[in-house]
Parts: sequence; C-alpha cells; structure tokens
Amino acid sequence: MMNRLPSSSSSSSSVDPYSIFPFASSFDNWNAQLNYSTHTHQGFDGSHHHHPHPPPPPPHHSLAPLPFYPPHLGSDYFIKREDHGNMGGRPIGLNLGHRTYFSSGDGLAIDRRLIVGRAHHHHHQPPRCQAEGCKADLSGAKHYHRRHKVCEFHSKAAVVVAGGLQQRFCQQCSRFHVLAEFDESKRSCRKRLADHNRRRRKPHNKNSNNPSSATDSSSDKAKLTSRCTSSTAATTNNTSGTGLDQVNTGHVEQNKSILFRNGPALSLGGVAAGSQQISLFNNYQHHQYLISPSPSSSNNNNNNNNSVGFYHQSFIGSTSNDASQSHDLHQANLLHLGQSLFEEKGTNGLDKLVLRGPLSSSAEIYLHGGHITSWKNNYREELLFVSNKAIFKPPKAIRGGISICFPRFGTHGFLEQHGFAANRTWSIDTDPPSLPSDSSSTTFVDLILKPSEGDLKFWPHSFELRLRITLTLKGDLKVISRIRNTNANGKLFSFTLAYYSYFLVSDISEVRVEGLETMDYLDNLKGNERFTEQGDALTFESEVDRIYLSTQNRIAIIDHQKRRTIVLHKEGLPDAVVWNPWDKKAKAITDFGRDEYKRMICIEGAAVEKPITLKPGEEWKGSQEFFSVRSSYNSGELDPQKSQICVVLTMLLLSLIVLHSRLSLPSLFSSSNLQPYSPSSIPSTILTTTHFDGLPDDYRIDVLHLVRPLTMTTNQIPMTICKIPNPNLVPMHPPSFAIMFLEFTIDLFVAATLSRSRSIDLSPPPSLDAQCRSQYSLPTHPALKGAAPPPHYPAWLFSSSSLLSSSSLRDPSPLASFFRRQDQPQSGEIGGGAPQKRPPQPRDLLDVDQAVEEPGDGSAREIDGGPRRPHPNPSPPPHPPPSLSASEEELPAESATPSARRHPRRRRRREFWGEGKGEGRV
Ligand SMILES: O=P(O)(O)OC[C@H]1O[C@@H](O)[C@H](O)[C@@H](O)[C@@H]1O
Repeated sequence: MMNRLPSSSSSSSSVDPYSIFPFASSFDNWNAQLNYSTHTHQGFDGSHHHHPHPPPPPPHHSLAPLPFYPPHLGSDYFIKREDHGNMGGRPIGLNLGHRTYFSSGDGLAIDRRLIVGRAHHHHHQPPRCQAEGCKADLSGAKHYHRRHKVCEFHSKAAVVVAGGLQQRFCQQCSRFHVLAEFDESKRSCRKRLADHNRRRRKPHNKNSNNPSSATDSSSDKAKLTSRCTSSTAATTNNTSGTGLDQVNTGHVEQNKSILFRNGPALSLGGVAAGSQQISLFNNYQHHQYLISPSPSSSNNNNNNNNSVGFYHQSFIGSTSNDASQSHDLHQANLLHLGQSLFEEKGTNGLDKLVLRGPLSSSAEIYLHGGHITSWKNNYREELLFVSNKAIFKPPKAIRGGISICFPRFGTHGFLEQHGFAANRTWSIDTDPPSLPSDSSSTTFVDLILKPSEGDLKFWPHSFELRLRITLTLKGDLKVISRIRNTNANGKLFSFTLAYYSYFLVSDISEVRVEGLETMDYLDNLKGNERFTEQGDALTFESEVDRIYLSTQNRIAIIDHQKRRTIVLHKEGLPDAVVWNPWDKKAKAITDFGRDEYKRMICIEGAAVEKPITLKPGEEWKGSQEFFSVRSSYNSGELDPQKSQICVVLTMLLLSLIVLHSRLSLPSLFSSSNLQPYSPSSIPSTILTTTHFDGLPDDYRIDVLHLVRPLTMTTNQIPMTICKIPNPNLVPMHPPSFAIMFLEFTIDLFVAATLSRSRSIDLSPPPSLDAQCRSQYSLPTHPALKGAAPPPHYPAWLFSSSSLLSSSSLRDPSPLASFFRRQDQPQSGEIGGGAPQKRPPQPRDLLDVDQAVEEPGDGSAREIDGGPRRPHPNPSPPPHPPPSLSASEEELPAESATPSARRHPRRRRRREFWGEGKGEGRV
C-alpha cells in the first residue's frame, strides 16, 4: 500500500520505476558533460590527440531530487562490454556513445598501471566498486567505471559509504570526495564547479588580442592540467595498492583534515540530496540547531567535554556483505546523510564517542565500560539518567546510562558486582562480523571487549563481547550485543547478562511501568522469593529490586508528567530487572545523589534466571531497542488485544458521531480538549477543501487506522489522500489545518516513495517557537510538478503536536481558532476579489456524511452556525485522477492575483500561519 508509485512518463524499460527522472538512459551524457571543457586529450601512448569540442552538454536535468536507483546486482548488471577484455594495445578512452575521449591525465602512469594490470590479470580479483558493501563486478563494466572503481549506481548515488566515510563521486574529478566538498545535491565538487563557472563566465573570444585574457586562459589550462594530473595520480596511487582499504587511505587522511575544519557543519547541514526526504531532514535539523546551537549535547551529568576533534572512522557504516541485503545497503547509504560519529574527550579526559542521527538524535558513549551516557531523541530530549555524582574514573563503573552486566548480573564468586564489562575499557571494533542490515538503522558504532590477563584470573574464559549501538532514523536507540566463546581449550562457558539501563523520569512516584503485569518475579528485597505481579501496572512508592521472569518483549515506562513513554523492546533477553533504590538505599550509594532516586528508574532487559551456555566458537546475540513516544500514549495500546478492542470501540464511536450526531470534526475540536488526531477524533473519511485565491481543491482523505500502532507516535496516522477533481463542497477558510495536512502528507509521500522509507517523523518539536515553526515547512517536491501521481497517496500524517504546544493542549482555544465559525456571511462566490477582501469562509474539514447530505436545492445551510454553499451534486466522484500539483499550476488568471500566481505556496503559508491577520497562529 505504501509503495504505490507515481506513474512515470518515461517508457524506457531500463529506467527504474521508482525513479522520477529517467537518468539512467542518459548516463553517458553525464560523462560528456564531465569532459566538456577538456580540449586537449592525451593518449596512452603519450601522444596528444586534438579533438574538436565534444558535443554540447545534454539538457540539464535538475539534480534535486536525485533519483533513487535500486541496485541491479547480479550477472546482468553491466552487460555492455567495451573491449571484451582485449586492449590490443589500443589506448583506452572514455566511451561516450559515438566517440571515445581520452584522459588528459598522466597517460604514462595509467599505461604502467594497465601493463601491470595485464601482467597480473589472472592473479587479481575482478575490479570492484569502492562503495562499501557493493558487490557489483566491474569486469564487464565500462572502462570509466573500472578505472575509477565505481559502479554505475554508486557513481550517481548521492551518498556512498566508501572507506568508512560518507562520500559522493565527483563527476568532474572522477573520484570520491567527502560530502562537505559538495554544495547541496551537486554532483561536482564545489571547487571544480567554481572553476567551471569561472571559465564559462569568461568571454571566449578566439581573436582576442588581450594578453591578459591569453594569460588567464593558459593559466586555466595549466590549472586544469595540474588538476587532471593530480586526479589521475591519485587514481594511480589508489589502484596500485593492494586493496580497497588502501584506495581510500589517502581520502581518509584528506577527509580528516576537512572534517576538522567542517566537522560540525557536516553534522549540521548534512547534504540535501538523494531524495526530498533528505532535504527535509536537513531543514529540520537546521531549525533544531537554530534553537539550540550547542553542537555538543550536555547531559544531566557534570561532564566537562573538551572536544578534541571530529573524524569519521572506517568503523562506521554498514558491514553487511550479503548480496541479498544490498538493497537495504543502498537504502542505508542513502540515509546515511547527516549522520556522523565524533570522538571527544569526556569527563576526566576519558574517550567518548558522540553518535549523531540524521535528524536531531544523538548518543554519547564512553569507551570506559562501553557505557552509553546520553541518548537524545529527535526532539533533543535526554532520556537517560546519569547521576551527578557519577565517578568517571576507571575501573569504577559510571553510575547511570546504559551498560552491560557481564559475565554475571548481580554477585557471583570473585567477580565484581554485575561482572566486569562496565569496568573495563572497550575498543572500537573496526572489523565486526556482519549483521543483517537494517534500513532504519542509520548511524551506528561497533565496540568490542575481550578479557585481559587479569580478567581471566577471575573468569577463566576467553570471549568477544561486541556491542553495536545504533541510532535509527526515528531517533530510536538500538543496542545489539553479541557474545562469542573464543576458548581455545574447548571449554564451554555460561553467563548471565543484563542491559543495566537508567532512564530519566520526571518523578518516580508518577511513573507507571507496563508490560510486566501478571509476571512472576524474584524479589531481591525478600531473599529472592518468587511472587506474581498483581497490579495492572507497576507503580513506585518504595524501594524496588526485582527480576521479572520470562516477560513479554515490550515494556513501557509511562511518564505522565513528561508526557512521554519510553518503550523497551528486547530480543533474546527473557527477563527484566526493575530497580529503584528509594531514599534509604540512595544515601548508601556513594556515587548517587540523595534525591536522585526520584528522577530515575532502572528497567533492564536481562537473561538471569537461566544462564546462557556457549560452546567454543558459538555466539549468542541479544538486543534491546529503546524508543520514546510522546504525549497521550494510551497504556492500553501496549496490549495488542486491548488495542483491537480500542479500534472497534473507536470505530463504533466514530460511526455514531458521523451518522447520528451530525457533529463536524471542527466542532468536535473546538468543543473538547481532544487532540485533533487522537483516535477518538478521527473519522474514517474526511472530505476537505482547500481554497486558495478562490480556487477550491477538494480532497478525500481516508484514514486507514484509527488507533496508532505501538511503533508510531501520536502524530503519525496512516491514511490515503485523493484529490477530487470536481469540487462539490463549499469553499473553506484557507488558514486551515487541511492545508498543512495535505502539504505535509503529499510531500512526505513523495519523500517516502523516493526513499522507500516506511515512516518518517518530521514533526517539528514543540519547543520551537511560533516563528520557527512557521519556517518549518516542507517544500513541494519538484516531482509533483511534472509527474502524474496515482490517485491515492499512502502517506503519514504529521499534525497534532506539530501545531499544538503543550499550553495549547491545555487550552483548546488556539486550536479552536482554526475552526472558528465566521460571523460574516459567506459571499458564495468562488475567487471573487482580492484575497484579503474575500470574506472569511467557514471551516476546513467536513465529514463525508455531512458533505453528501448537503441539500441540493441551492440553498445555503448552516451546520454549527457556519454558512455553507449549496451542493449541485451531492456525491463526490469516486476516483480522482489529476495531479495534486495542479493546485498550483491551474490557477486561472481571472481568479488569482498575479502575486498569488507567482507565489501560491508562500501565500498559503502566510495564510496558514495567520500572518497579518493575527489569527490562526498557535
Ligand atoms: O551498585 P550497583 O552495583 O550498580 O548495583 C545497584 C543495583 O543494581 C540493580 O540492577 C540490582 O538489581 C540491585 O540489586 C543493585 O543494588
């Protein structure tokens, strides 16, 4: 359902149906553009070949959005062979369809390389693409791709992880650069583009006698030659190495220095490319930083962060080599935008890694203990508790955050309490065994712990404990642990383990923990006696120290005061520990503040009751995912059965509302304190008209699920939208919910389609002030202009909390102002007069039944006091084909002002935010 595609006008079968623009067929022409300014070409025999100017570059396609090319891996990916492997002494050139061009670079160097390459032809592996995880065999590919070790797909991808860095293939330099070297979605690096533009600006007067111009031209040529030489030299160096690692070594060094300069910028701006989604993210992130410019997240602990530098390492990126996962890999590469990993010095100079997600999420990890001391979601809310008295001094474990209790949870023999994993210094795992790729995982780091000699004295087993810490697109935190028995003596070992996790809460007395009801537990405060949980949720009024046994996978910490729920999803960890020391125990813990027990709760996915046993060579894997859900997270939603009942009840309620009470959605909003899209306020179908400058556009919106699934935040409601071509509804007030509703949904649909993402959360955080929120807008995707989209738009709705600040939730009046009944009678005219003079029109959202029950006798009828225009034809046409973009393209001259025709979207935004009218602003 999610992947209904815009119908492409291209009939080329070679073009990916997901791509809006059929770039693939014109790839050669991209290369033509690449060499357009190169006049003199040097052959491999060292001679100079003078070519006439190549044909002019092809019509320039907009680079934004860059098409999403699914990988065509397999034997038929590159079927075009240029030389069938037989050079025959012929110089190798770049085949641009009708002619072949030769590099102006160091021909001899390349020649040498080729000779060496031929000599060792049978010993070398077939050339492969430099992109990490790309398995495309280039032996049958074009020379260009073989020479530069990049497959066609990755030569055009917006972002590629190569050498552990996010890079893009520069079509001018024919090599990868880090993203910071590109402007937005450009495919040529900034430097080369600047040169290119400067050359183009210069008047090309062949007969000019102006000596300075001749000098310029020759110096340009010299520059060009030197650039080409250095580029080729780099290629030569790279390819003469032993492997791809070496290929990128130079780049890594180069990139390090770039990142030193541009570190924060890389993280801040990311790159607007790949899909609209990406640029949306960047907008989002940018605003985030406008509000909170501090790049480093200061935790609730007393860290003294001394940033020492920023760099990307080869340990970041996907590790999967499985061809079957290549699709996800490409996807992941696309979504790697904006991610970054920084190394900093944390408290007491300890090494700390800062992981940044593509939006605003972040995590901080100390190598000491492999300890996650901070996790911020996309709203930049800190979710982990770290004690103000935490001691950052090895081997003492840090009090708070998330660490791993291994090889024992609790006390055991000579081992330290909770094992030693949190007391040791971990390393970055630069070569972790692959994990199935996860397209929603965007940023991760791999850590590893192996036992020291000293550890073996207490626990005589060799092991590898790996952690992959991931920040997903949605800002969720995922921690995957893998433990391998590496005993060389053939001995198996057993261990218990817990994800020792401290969560930040507003007030422990106000917190409920759900997901543990009816479970058996061992009560550590009562000699580990076994009990059964009786309550329908866990609440706290004294010390708690329990191990719940064989629990369900999901546990929720519901914090009413913070209006958020933290959900834990554990895999491979049957048990769950719940701990709060309360006041007395808190005083006894030296690295814990007296009152800090009020602000924390430990919920730990664990394997305690039944220790896990591993034979030598065996590996165990477990994981815990943490995500936060904002606001009105109904506790019943945790239970799928309750959730279904809730759906049924909500449907019934809505049917009653829609069919019998004749209450409109707006009046529902204005008369209650409901969130607009909370389950009980959504009708299954909404007809809505957006009306700009007298031009009504009607849409039908089908809400697919009335109760938000657990994985969705309150403001994500799946729905379909279709445009109704022949409007039968009354024109409505422009500053409407519906406008944003539609704009967001349509844009997000496009973004989601292009990126094949299933859910994107782009709702601006409530902390944004009104002005910033008004800036927060999702631009219309250019694809909408040309393409004819399908009649239905599966998408996500982002609404309620984007518009409603917490204060407006308490006071419904700002929301009600969106739907306020207008006192003035409606003119009944469509598009009459200047926009500001047009009488305000009532309401934006209607339910279906109201719409079809409008009297058809031409008389206006009032519902909730709002005047309405009569319906000539009460039933809307079932399926609406025209493009949604039509709302902008079709403005009739007589009904729109010139400025509105020029800037319809700007105008809509102004109207939506009530600028100049003093209304509609939340
Ligand atoms: O002080 P430590 O070693 O961090 O342990 C604190 C608590 O950690 C919890 O996980 C245990 O359930 C408690 O029994 C223990 O007291």
